[in-house]
Amino acid sequence: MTDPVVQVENLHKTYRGGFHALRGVSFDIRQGETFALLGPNGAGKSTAIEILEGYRDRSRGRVSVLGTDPHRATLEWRARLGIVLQNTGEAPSASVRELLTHFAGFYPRARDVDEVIGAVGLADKAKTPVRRLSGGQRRRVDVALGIIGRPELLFLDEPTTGFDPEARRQFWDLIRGLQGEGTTILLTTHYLDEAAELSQRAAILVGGELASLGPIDSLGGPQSRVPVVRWHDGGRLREERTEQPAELVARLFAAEAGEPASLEVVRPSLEDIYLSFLKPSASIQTEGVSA
Ligand SMILES: Nc1ncnc2c1ncn2[C@@H]1O[C@H](COP(=O)(O)OP(=O)(O)OP(=O)(O)O)[C@@H](O)[C@H]1O
Repeated sequence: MTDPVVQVENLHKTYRGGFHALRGVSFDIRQGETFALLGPNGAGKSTAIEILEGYRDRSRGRVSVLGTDPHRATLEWRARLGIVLQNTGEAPSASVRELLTHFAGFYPRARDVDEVIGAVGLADKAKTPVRRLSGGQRRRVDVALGIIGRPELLFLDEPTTGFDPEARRQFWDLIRGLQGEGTTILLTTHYLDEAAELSQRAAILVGGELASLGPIDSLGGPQSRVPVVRWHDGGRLREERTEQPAELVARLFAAEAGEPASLEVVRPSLEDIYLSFLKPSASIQTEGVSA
């Protein structure tokens, strides 16, 4: 098995002024994997990503990205990364094609500019100055800039914020294409459906600590995925978690001699599981093990 593309071990970051933004975070990202870093505002996601990109110093811990400590970043190493930042600066007056052609010149294995413009759905805007694009269209330019250099590792920091639903679906198709080519991706997003759709594994960061780490479809452990049966009993909402919802519904049906009022069977979504980690009582759980 090849070495992980990203290795993070006991990462700490204390900002000047003493704020402890990362408190001993450890995870790996494997070759060709899409890994989602999830967590509420202020959890430490961007801090972690900026450290991995070599744009921010860490306070403590070990970090390796494509076999290099980002602290010792070289231009060659940078050319192997693609970065879509959360906030991009002022939009330039150059056209979409001019801007991408300019940036393609920095990379030894750049993709074809028009192919990238088509992939992000901006073919009819190729000649338009970037500053005249809508917010969502500019975000697509950011994504295009992130992939123009054919990166081995792509950082996507909330890439679809501001996209309309159709553009998000197109973006997902684009990411699937990159996955098919073997690109390793680190994704942060507040859209849990996006994380579930695109990533194989995920980590949930809460207050600078990993609250959960593991395959996206077993995050939170089997217990958190047990279906919930809800119904009204004499006007009172009742709720029961059970592995055998059909059996419970059959019992309720027999007991009430008919349809229980407002009956529903809900399987917790990734969003429900994610939200359960934000409750003050939530415990730390990594790769299916509670700690
Ligand atoms: N330069 C800085 N100096 C001091 N504190 C900072 C600095 N940058 C970030 N922080 C603090 O560190 C914490 C983590 O911030 P970070 O931007 O990493 O969170 P995030 O998980 O990316 O949030 P969001 O989802 O809002 O992007 C926040 O409480 C933030 O206020």
